[in-house]
Amino acid sequence: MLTVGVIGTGMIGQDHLRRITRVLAGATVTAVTDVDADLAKRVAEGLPGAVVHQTGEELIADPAVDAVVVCSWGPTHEQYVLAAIAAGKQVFCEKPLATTEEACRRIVAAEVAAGRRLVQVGYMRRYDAAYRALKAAIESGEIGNPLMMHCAHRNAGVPGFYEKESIITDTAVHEIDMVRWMFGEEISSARVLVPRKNRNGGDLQDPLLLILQTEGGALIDVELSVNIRYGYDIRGEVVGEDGTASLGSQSPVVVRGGGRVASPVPLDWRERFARAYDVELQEWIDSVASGGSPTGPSTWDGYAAAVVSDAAVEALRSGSLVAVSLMERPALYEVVA
Ligand SMILES: NC(=O)C1=CN([C@@H]2O[C@H](COP(=O)(O)OP(=O)(O)OC[C@H]3O[C@@H](n4cnc5c(N)ncnc54)[C@H](O)[C@@H]3O)[C@@H](O)[C@H]2O)C=CC1
Ligand SMILES: O=C1[C@@H](O)[C@H](O)[C@@H](O)[C@H](O)[C@H]1O
Repeated sequence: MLTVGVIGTGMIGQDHLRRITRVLAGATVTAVTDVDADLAKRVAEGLPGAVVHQTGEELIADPAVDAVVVCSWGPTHEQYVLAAIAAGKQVFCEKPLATTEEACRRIVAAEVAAGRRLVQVGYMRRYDAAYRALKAAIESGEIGNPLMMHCAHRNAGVPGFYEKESIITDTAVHEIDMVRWMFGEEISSARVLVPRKNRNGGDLQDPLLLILQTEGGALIDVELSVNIRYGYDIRGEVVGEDGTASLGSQSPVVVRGGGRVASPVPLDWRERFARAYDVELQEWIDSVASGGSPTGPSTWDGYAAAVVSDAAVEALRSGSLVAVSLMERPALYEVVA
């Protein structure tokens, strides 16, 4: 049984604790921590046998913790991932790996020096049945060479820690990672177009239209609307030379009545990607429990997403196209996706 310590017991921390303890097999939670100590204590009450640590570093050093799950805010990820690598412990880090390119480079350097993969990043769309089917449809060759992709990433609202640039660094990073994986190519440039503002968004520039180009010339547009109230709606359509392929409808039911056709919309990511998170964490547990390396999104993927995310933030500020330049990929990360 893999013993796991969870840092950050907020929304996704609690959701992952629920799945590790009630849904998945092969792992048990032995420790939790949060800067909000009262919250950590309340959460631990539902976890028999789990201790509450004062700090993330203390949790990582705990001999009763084999592996670490980081679910704190993005800017705090680097310190915990580096501490886990230094302790030689496997770490599953929620996205983003870190919020800047420099921080991700430090994690790359530490993991390369350790000489083995110790980090997996929580880009769960790679485990979603609909995204996997879309990738399989492209790879079957039926629509010909993929040329473009239209995406929409819509949230009903955003969390309290959300800042002006979070629409890129916290939300669009999912499409940035997904596009690299879907097309099997790195992203070479980013630009951002700014429409008029949504009145629900306060000071945020919401929505945005992010345009990415891959090294092979494919163009991807991403509508980012993070205060659209009606629900959580994730869309994607790939346009190929001979046809198109789209994410299918996610709704379990369609009701026809009263002169309307209606189907429910998920409230947030917990509902839409519930099964993807289950598969993602189960595969991570299975791969690291026996002393192996994780097979999911790597430190390199987290780094590449951060570089594109930095470029998109710069594109938002400047209004110009910003080129993406990645460092040479270390041999530890031989396969892109
Ligand atoms: N893969 C996905 O779809 C999702 C990923 N996330 C990611 O998970 C992370 C957390 O997001 P949420 O749970 O929505 O936020 P949240 O605000 O609900 O929870 C974060 C928790 O981390 C704690 N925290 C902050 N700094 C800390 C530190 N230095 N040490 C220990 N605890 C600390 C906070 O007190 C809070 O309880 C973010 O990086 C976010 O991007 C969040 C939602 C979905
Ligand atoms: O990762 C997530 C959140 O942190 C982020 O704030 C949302 O915009 C995303 O849809 C969700 O998947």
